[in-house]
Amino acid sequence: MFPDANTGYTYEDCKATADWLLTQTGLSPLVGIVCGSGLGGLADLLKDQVVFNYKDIPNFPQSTVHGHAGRLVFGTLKGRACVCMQGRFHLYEGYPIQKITLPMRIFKLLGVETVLMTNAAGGLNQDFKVGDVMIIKDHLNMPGLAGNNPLSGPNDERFGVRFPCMSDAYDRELQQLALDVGQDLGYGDFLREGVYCVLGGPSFETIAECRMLSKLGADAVGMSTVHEVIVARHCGMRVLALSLITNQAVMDYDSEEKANHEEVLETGKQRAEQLERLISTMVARIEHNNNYV
Ligand SMILES: O=P(O)(O)O[C@@H]1C[C@H](O)[C@@H](CO)O1
Ligand SMILES: Nc1nc2[nH]cnc2c(=O)[nH]1
Repeated sequence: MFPDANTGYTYEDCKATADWLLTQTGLSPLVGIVCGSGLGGLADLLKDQVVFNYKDIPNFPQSTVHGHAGRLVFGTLKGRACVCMQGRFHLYEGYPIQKITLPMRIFKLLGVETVLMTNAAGGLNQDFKVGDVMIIKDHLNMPGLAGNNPLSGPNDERFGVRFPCMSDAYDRELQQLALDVGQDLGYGDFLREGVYCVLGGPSFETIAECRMLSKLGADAVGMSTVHEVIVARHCGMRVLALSLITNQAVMDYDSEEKANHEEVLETGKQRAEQLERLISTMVARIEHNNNYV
């Protein structure tokens, strides 16, 4: 089934996919995880796994990017039922924006209440270093400002309201939990907070674009996450998103640096274990009556 360009997937399409998954797993996860480029190792930590290749899931797109395995993994992490996307979808892969974000509605219909996302991003903030982990506190949605929003088209109230608020997109308690867990694990010296800016990609930014984004208030730039956040918030799930700063955005015409995907994946490898520990410790401390332990 392919969504109508103007309407996206219907509620019934999403329900059919969620029910298909629930029938096969018998597991109703409360936590959903989306892994960024080169950060899919987190899914391997899940116990009692039930794994689906994206190509076998009705309505699901395929992963086409190196570093995104294309598997949906169900299981338990620290005893909590989770579902983990080992690979996400991006606008530059050529999918309609409703298809990129379809998994968020499936998460919701599976019973997910909290979504934890990671991404790889270029650092615009001059105080950031490669390997820093930025807790996203807000975003700049460049495709959205230009009219490409995943909620465009008819609104189905069973998912959410026509005009959802985004000033509380990133859950403040989850941000505090990430800071607390990071401190407890001794990660304070590489944990940051900031604003993530999404662009369409796949080309990396010019120097002039990086300078502009920095002046506009962005601390990191990437090609994902924000579309998923909008759809997740629309249907009432709480969101935490983390950017791994995999490269410094080039801001200077004298610089010899050139952004490239290999560096992104390499930085991911170096920081993966700590990021996995941060997220799994958070999962253990998330309570689903809106409290954290
Ligand atoms: O899925 P994420 O946002 O982690 O992937 C980033 C953006 C591009 O897909 C890729 C560039 O290296 O990494
Ligand atoms: N747009 C963008 N995405 C990234 N993903 C990882 N690094 C970068 C970057 O420098 N720019």
